[in-house]
Amino acid sequence: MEILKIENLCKTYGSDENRVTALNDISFCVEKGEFVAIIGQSGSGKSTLLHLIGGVEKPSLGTITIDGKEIFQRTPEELAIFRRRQVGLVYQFYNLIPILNVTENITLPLKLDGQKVNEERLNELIGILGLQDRKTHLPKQLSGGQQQRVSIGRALIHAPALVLADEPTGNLDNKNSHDIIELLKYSNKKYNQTLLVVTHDENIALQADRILRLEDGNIVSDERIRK
Ligand SMILES: Nc1ncnc2c1ncn2[C@@H]1O[C@H](COP(=O)(O)OP(=O)(O)OP(=O)(O)O)[C@@H](O)[C@H]1O
Repeated sequence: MEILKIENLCKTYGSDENRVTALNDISFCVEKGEFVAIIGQSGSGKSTLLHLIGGVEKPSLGTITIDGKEIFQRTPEELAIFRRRQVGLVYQFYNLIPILNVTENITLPLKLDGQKVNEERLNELIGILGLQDRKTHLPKQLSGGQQQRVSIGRALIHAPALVLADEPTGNLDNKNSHDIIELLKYSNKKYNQTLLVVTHDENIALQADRILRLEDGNIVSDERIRK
């Protein structure tokens, strides 16, 4: 089943001599449960693509349809709810709230959404993240890998259909990078989540089902990985 359909997507920034075409007429589809790696040189448009799919920025032209609905056809309120419930965003810098502990950071999206915390799901998630004995620690009391696991927990607490990760291991050593990717892959399989990961790391890209390569805002290859 197709979950994401991108048609003729264009994004330009600035005007006149400062005009930059970040994405230049991109089209592709993603099936539910697919793990897609997005690779390409610096400035090729990878983060822009993720921001547009996550509804963080608006395209200049083109459409993004998720689960049969064009995301920018939604009202601003609907779009905010869609972003909170259907999309999990993971960044290179963990963006945790420094004064909230591990459990509070992970459950923040539920609180912002006025929803009750399902303790069973929370404990299961904290267990998967390997943070059982860090629940009341503050971000500054955690290692980089642990902080990234908290940010993944925050992205997954709503059980989103789509997980978008922008260089999620960009700040981590090999062992932690490996653990983070294993975690994202586990969640991708267990919850049949669709996972899009922007990465510079070829080893990570090769673990995906499919690799999209961007160059100067164009898709120059779209390869399925044979396993
Ligand atoms: N807010 C912005 N204003 C102006 N130009 C921008 C903005 N964001 C991105 N760009 C430009 O759009 C192009 C694509 O940027 P983008 O961040 O998507 O690339 P990227 O492939 O993710 O790069 P990197 O691997 O370095 O993170 C770049 O040329 C960049 O300078």
